Amino acid sequence: MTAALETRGLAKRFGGLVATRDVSFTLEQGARHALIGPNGAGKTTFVNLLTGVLPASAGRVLLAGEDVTSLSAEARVRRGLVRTFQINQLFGDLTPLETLALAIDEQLGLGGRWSHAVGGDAVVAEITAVAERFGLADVLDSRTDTLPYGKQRLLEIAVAFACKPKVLLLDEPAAGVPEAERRDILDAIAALPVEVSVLLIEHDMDLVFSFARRISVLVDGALLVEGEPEVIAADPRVRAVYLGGNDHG
Ligand SMILES: Nc1ncnc2c1ncn2[C@@H]1O[C@H](COP(=O)(O)OP(=O)(O)OP(=O)(O)O)[C@@H](O)[C@H]1O
Repeated sequence: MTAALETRGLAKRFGGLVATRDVSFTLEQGARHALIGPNGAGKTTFVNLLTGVLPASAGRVLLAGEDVTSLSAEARVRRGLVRTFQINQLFGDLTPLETLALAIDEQLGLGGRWSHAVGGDAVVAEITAVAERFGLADVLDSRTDTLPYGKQRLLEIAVAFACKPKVLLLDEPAAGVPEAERRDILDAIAALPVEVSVLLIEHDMDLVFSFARRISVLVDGALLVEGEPEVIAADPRVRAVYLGGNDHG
């Protein structure tokens, strides 16, 4: 089966610094895959190369077998490669209803006419379904900046989901979320439909190990090892990296 997303020999240099080193990576269809690595390993850069935020210095990105390396970030979203953001980038003064309406209108090609379309049956039905999926139904009319942080993070995932992703990149979805609200994030991620292939970039190992069926470890811009969670947990090289005893160069 064609991979949902693939990179071949992907590289990124910032002047003399190599942030991504010859990364050949495969995200299978329906994947629940996590990308981990210590601070500065190059995770953010890799995601920016996948999404087209940064141009690659070398290598290729394939989405469902099609080369998207030269496509803009927007064109990749239209083809179903969607990410959530690490930093809260929602409009605080809009409600989740308005925010989701914007995303859905954009998806339906109604961009710019959202205030009319909020009343449209199809859009309302879609908003309701997405809001229920992500536990936002009871806060749809509250200003986003008044919501608990966990709900704001859920809204970020909901917005990405409303863009109808084939591949969803979750960039630290639980970062900054208080312990009491983390379960909701975990449950929402666990309940994503199987047709959506998911790559999770995350520091929180509890979340990684509860979610992922496959884990890739990025160190110094390169893939160090990849495998099933138990294999990764037991790998001495991974332990060395995380315990700071990095003796492999
Ligand atoms: N725009 C840039 N210009 C120059 N160097 C950069 C740029 N972006 C990232 N880097 C460097 O590339 C390396 C990888 O950074 P990156 O942010 O991708 O790592 P990361 O694994 O996401 O780290 P963290 O987990 O701390 O966010 C770092 O050495 C960083 O300083």
